This record gives sequence, C-alpha cells and structure tokens, in this order.
Amino acid sequence: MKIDNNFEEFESIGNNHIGTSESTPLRHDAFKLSKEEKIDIIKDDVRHIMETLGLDLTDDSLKGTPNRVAKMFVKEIFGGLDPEKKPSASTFENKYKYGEMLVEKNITVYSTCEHHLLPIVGKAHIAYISNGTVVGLSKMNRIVDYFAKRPQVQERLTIQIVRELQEVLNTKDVACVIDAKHLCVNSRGIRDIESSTVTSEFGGRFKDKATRREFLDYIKLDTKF
Ligand SMILES: Nc1nc2c(ncn2[C@@H]2O[C@H](COP(=O)(O)OP(=O)(O)OP(=O)(O)O)[C@@H](O)[C@H]2O)c(=O)[nH]1
Ligand SMILES: [Zn+2]
Repeated sequence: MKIDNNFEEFESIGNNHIGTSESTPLRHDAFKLSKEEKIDIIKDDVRHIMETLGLDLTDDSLKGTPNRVAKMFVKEIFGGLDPEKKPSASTFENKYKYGEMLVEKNITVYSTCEHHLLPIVGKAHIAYISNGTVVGLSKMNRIVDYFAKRPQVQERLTIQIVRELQEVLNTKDVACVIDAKHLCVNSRGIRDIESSTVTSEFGGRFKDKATRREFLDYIKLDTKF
C-alpha cells in the first residue's frame, strides 16, 4: 500500500512520501498511529541500531538515547509531517495600498536531508507582491519552518514554500531563494565544508527579469550561516 502524506496540493512536485511502493509493504499505517505510538515504535528501532553498533545501552549516558531520538523525530525535526502542524497564516487586507514587493529575508532554515537524515542549515529569502492581501510577517518564517521539518530535498522545500504562499496570498507573484549547507556534503562523503546549495522558485511577475533582479539585489546572497 502506498501512502502519500496527504499533501495532494503538491502532487505535481512530489510529495513527502511515507511508504514507497506496492512492493514495499508498510509495517504500520502511519496515519493511524498516535504520536506516542510512533515514539514507542521508533524508540525500539533506534535501540536496535545502537545495539547493532555494539553500544552499551545500560550506560547512563546512552540509555535514554532511543527515547530522546524518537521524541526528537516525531515532535521536532519531522514535526512538519503532521498536517495539523501547518501554520494558519493570518492575512489582512492591503489597506495601505502598498504596491511594491515585500521581502522577508534571512529566514533561518533547519531541515533534514532525506537521503542521509543529516541536517540542512541555511537561510530562506521570500518575496511577494500583494494582490490585495497581506500576510503577517512571522507567518512566512512559520511556513518555512513547517515544510523544513520533514525529510527534504532543497528543491522540493523551495517549491513547497512558494506554492503555499501563492495559495495564502491568492497570487502567483511569490518567489523564494534558499541558500543552505548540507551536512551530508560538508561533514561526510566529499567533506566539502565550504560549499552551499542555492535553489530558487520565481512565480508570476518574478519571472520578469527586472522584478527578479530587484529581489536578488535586496537579498544579495552573502549568506552567513
Ligand atoms: N538534488 C539534491 N541532492 C541532495 C540533496 N541533499 C542531498 N543530496 C544528494 O543526494 C545524493 C545521494 O547520492 P548517493 O550516491 O545515493 O549517496 P552517497 O553514496 O552517500 O553519496 P555521497 O554523498 O556522494 O557520498 C548525494 O549526492 C547528496 O549530495 C538535495 O536537497 N537535493
Ligand atoms: Zn544528504
């Protein structure tokens, strides 16, 4: 059985899947499990990994690790797999008739690479041009955080943020640039500590060269991590 994570609005850009294919039967139907049940199951899985690595689970410092990791997965770093955690973005009428682009820059991104389950750390920069609706500034940071708290690839994260804001603001005129470090590149494998990854999605008027240029000039990618 294949279970998508009920993010049908993102069908065309790839969902965050739970389960993979007909040929990979799931041990659990994730959507029928409570948070506590998930934590119990993951706790056992982490304990098995640690035992297989030869770690002493009676050690004071290690005995709480399976539970800590399980709680961290379910409630923190993968908390964005729970659709109920989706931030409700308060919107307002653009009474001030502000017609220029609004840029929310240097939004901190903490995500997790879905290939290695290692951290992705960086900055997201968002811009939109109001179509009559204005969104609370902090809601943009919250939307970034919600989609970041999943096993991710940076490309999908970038597009999900833009699609969500396009829906909230009822306009195509939304753009997002993310500059982030992948610890799977920086700390293992090729171990290139200097490199970072830049992704972008430009909707509506941000496809125009001048509008895109203005946004990029505001954010001047000198990202400090
Ligand atoms: N496109 C994309 N690739 C990513 C992202 N995060 C990690 N990766 C890459 O996913 C790839 C997985 O490649 P594999 O060859 O299966 O994994 P690996 O053997 O551990 O590869 P190395 O990291 O090169 O050691 C790696 O090249 C990662 O750098 C991402 O957000 N987007
Ligand atoms: Zn990775």
